[in-house]
Amino acid sequence: MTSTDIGIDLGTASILVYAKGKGIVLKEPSVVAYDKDTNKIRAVGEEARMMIGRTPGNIVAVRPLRQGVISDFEVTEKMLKYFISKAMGRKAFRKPRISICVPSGVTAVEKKAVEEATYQAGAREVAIIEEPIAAAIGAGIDITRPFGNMIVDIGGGTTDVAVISLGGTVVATSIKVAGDNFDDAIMRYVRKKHNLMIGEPTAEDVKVKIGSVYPMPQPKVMEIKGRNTITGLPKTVALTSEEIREALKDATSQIMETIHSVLEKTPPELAADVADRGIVLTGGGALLGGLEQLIEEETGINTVVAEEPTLAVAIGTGEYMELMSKMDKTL
Ligand SMILES: Nc1ncnc2c1ncn2[C@@H]1O[C@H](COP(=O)(O)OP(=O)(O)OP(=O)(O)O)[C@@H](O)[C@H]1O
Repeated sequence: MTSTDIGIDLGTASILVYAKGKGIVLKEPSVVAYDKDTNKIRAVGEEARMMIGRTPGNIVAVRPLRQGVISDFEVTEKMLKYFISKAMGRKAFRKPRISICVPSGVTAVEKKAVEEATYQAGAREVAIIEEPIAAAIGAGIDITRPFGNMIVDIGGGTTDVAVISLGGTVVATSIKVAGDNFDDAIMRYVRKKHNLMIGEPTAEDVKVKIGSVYPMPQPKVMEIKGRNTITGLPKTVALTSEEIREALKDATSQIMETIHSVLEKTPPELAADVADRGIVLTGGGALLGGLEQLIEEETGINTVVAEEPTLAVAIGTGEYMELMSKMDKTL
């Protein structure tokens, strides 16, 4: 593997690029701002994110991969090309081999299109990788051995639950309940309970700062500002982590049901391995307060959050090609 090989985590919330020997070289939100009239891209990544909700009529800022499905392919392609050339810089003498992880749930046609866009962006070889496999490698699990490992990757748009052995997924399910739904659920709860309208960034902030899905000995409190839905005037409300637990109940129980159903479908030998080796959580959603404890309590299986949950997919994608060529040699 040469130093020009890179791995890309094409996530619904953020894009990360990992270069062998350098680590994460780029991390930006998967947002594109473009001019509706001319179809020209005005900004990509962080710069475009700042424009969400603040653009004049003709400029739209979109998250083209929202909900784990490539909703706007043309924009995705442009965004991908922009990030690849930004990550490679001017010093790219040799075309890189690129491994790319797409959100699970994308169709075969969309995968093909991502592959094509990556070639067009200058790759000499492209490998499309399944998200749970990349997450497991990035979490430091040796997936090349014949042991069952369970990985729960909670991103922005999707939660992937998979049991992996010998470099492949044995049982896997993906649901469209993840970080974005947590934010939506908080917005709905606050509107219903407090007659307060808040935006997505505020809901995300609440989730990150005081969000918890497991009872806390000392619940946290946070003041939030929004618009009173009755008077239309600005209003401030103090929210507690207990209220957030209530707001996220439905979403977390859907994740729990998915974990249970994957465990039920797992062959007994591998299920026994999972019980011994534990469940590993990756993705930004894994950082939600108390999730680890909740999963551990409801499954009776030791659960840990990977060391760098938000980077795991990108790191695993970058290391995938080398790992697979080693595995081919030993088989
Ligand atoms: N400390 C935290 N607590 C709770 N949620 C968090 C925290 N940090 C990040 N998140 C959430 O993690 C989500 C993003 O995770 P991640 O970057 O893994 O997604 P992604 O890989 O882009 O998405 P996907 O895997 O669905 O394509 C967002 O919803 C974000 O709000």
